[in-house]
Amino acid sequence: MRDKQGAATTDLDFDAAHPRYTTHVQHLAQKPAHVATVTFKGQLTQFQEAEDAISGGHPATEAILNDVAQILLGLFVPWHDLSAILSQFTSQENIYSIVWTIAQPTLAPHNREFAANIELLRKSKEDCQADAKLRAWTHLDDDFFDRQIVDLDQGSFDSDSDEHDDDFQAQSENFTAETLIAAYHTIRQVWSRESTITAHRIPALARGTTPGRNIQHFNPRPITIPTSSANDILGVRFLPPSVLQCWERRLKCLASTKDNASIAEQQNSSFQLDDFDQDIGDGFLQPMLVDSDVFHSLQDRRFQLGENPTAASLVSSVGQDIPLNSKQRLIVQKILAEALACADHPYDSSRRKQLLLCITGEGGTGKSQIPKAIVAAMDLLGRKDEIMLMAPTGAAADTIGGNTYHTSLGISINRLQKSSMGSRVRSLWAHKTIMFIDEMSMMDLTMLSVVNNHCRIARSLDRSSTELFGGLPVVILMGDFFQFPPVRGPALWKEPRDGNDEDVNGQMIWHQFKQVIILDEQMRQSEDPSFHSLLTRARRAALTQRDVDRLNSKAISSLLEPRLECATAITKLNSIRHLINRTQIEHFAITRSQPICVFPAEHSRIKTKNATKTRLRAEDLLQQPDQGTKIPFPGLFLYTRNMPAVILTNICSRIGQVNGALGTVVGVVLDPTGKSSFSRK
Ligand SMILES: Nc1ncnc2c1ncn2[C@@H]1O[C@H](COP(=O)(O)OP(=O)(O)OP(=O)(O)O)[C@@H](O)[C@H]1O
Repeated sequence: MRDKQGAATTDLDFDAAHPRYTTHVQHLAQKPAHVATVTFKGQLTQFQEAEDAISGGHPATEAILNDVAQILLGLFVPWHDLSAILSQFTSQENIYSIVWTIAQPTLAPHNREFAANIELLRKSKEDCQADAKLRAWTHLDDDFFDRQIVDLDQGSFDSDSDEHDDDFQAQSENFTAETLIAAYHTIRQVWSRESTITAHRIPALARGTTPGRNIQHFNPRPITIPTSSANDILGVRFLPPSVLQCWERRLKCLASTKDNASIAEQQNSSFQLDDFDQDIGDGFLQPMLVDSDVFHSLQDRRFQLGENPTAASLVSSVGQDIPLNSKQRLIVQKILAEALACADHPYDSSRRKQLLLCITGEGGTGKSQIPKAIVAAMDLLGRKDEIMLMAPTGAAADTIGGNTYHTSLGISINRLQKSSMGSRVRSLWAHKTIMFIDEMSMMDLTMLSVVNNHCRIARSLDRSSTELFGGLPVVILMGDFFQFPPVRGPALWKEPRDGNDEDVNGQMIWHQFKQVIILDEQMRQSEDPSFHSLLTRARRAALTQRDVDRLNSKAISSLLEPRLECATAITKLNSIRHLINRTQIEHFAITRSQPICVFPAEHSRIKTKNATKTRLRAEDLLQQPDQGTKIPFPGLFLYTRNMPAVILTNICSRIGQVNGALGTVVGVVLDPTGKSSFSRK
């Protein structure tokens, strides 16, 4: 501060309401010599004397902490932000400590530094030095980021890496509402940092994000579920244990198949958990919603078809509901003819020739229509259970109403071959006639061989048998090799890896698929021929400059464009996926003026090898976004009502709750019997 008369141009005026506005100005320190030490007169708290009377330190009694917190709130938090929060805790004795715990993490890092320095005023020089060292150590990361953000190794910002799995140590899990909120604010800053780094790579993502906001009365706070009137709006509620038990029973019922008794045996002894086979207790997917209209129409159709329908009459019948073009009709008819032919002797391979068929064609030519029509036709014959629908991923399986082949055949992620199979899987496979494998482009040579072996075991053929797929009468591979390739291993059309016998076997099996039908009538883009021709050129790697310009004209400049609200995005990294998810959920909530609930969520289907590392500090917990189902510890679940969501693990195949299934979150039901680590006051 200096006299106004001697003010330099770099000096700043006080606020007009300041008592010294007319006489003084604020003088900014330009060099180290200008920096003066602030001295403090008097006592920081009214308990100072009591504190000094205790030898050897600074007791952190609740009263002292509360007193210091009051000062810090006065110094660092604007009153209009504070009053609403204080009013919520008026009944608490240590009200200022509580509110400071909430407010402190929301401050900018330099203000938190200042606040820590204020607290130092009640300490001895030695204590201050020790504290300073400690803080320098703990704040290293923040400083590093603030000053050197551009130097960050962006490659290291890849939450897809598993490397930090081992860093987590067991810590106390008894955190309070305040520590959770404090941790949330800290994490919010980490998120901002991630956003900044990601924005370096993808500028459009920068425009979608909002910086962390200062604390306000409506900012994060715990909800007392049983009493909160806001719950109707939030869609968060407790239900009586009896209701939940009823749901659980019904879900378990759906998840089990005909052979309930063997499920326990399967779970105890058989397959290893992996990304794909977590619902190994499930059977295969069957439509559940059969209302009486549908039932009657099925009966009518069966009646119209008579006792011995032909493949052609079946096609005509299903064609009334499932549109089929001429090529699709031919394929469906061919498959049905095969199924009808083996109706009397389905499992006697000496009396028929196995149909190994490959159906391909660019995206949108109606490949998925084929299994739909076959399922409907077999339903008319009362033989729907004879179809097996499989795909490499949960999402792909869900679109055809099937299961992953890992689930259907009990294949573990490391593809260990099994010499025997549980009775449930065997009984499931014993009466199958038709097997579809969709998205064959994602299947590698070894997987084809593994599927073949598992089918053989499931259908109880001995190892010396030369029958493919356990002698299943009809096996159909569907897909488009221009689409996704296998995650690992060579695609079916590629050469086997050197010295890999499974690949070689897979190739041998692939070469047996000699009947190939290519669908070529575009059904998806039938009303947009110019986009279709662009896609055709892209497929041939023959895009023109006009095509490129057209595609570039579609590039988004912000994630928040209305048309992107429920769009599905494909990202290369989990870190970007999390950023988009956070941005969109925030935007979704803001545009509907509804709050976001943050739940520390525990994964009930954890796959960690080391169970002792499943507990975390609150901050670690909140910092961890999910990493698919691989996450070996609790994660963070952000929820706002009616948000779009994707299931990341197989929960119950029968009702389509599989990895990759899309849906809307309409509410959250809390388990009243669940263990809570959240202390309610
Ligand atoms: N014969 C048809 N008549 C009318 N619409 C059809 C017909 N066949 C398919 N469709 C429609 O065309 C769209 C694309 O069909 P489908 O998803 O079966 O193609 P696909 O070849 O499986 O595509 P992808 O390879 O991308 O999975 C769907 O909306 C489907 O309902």
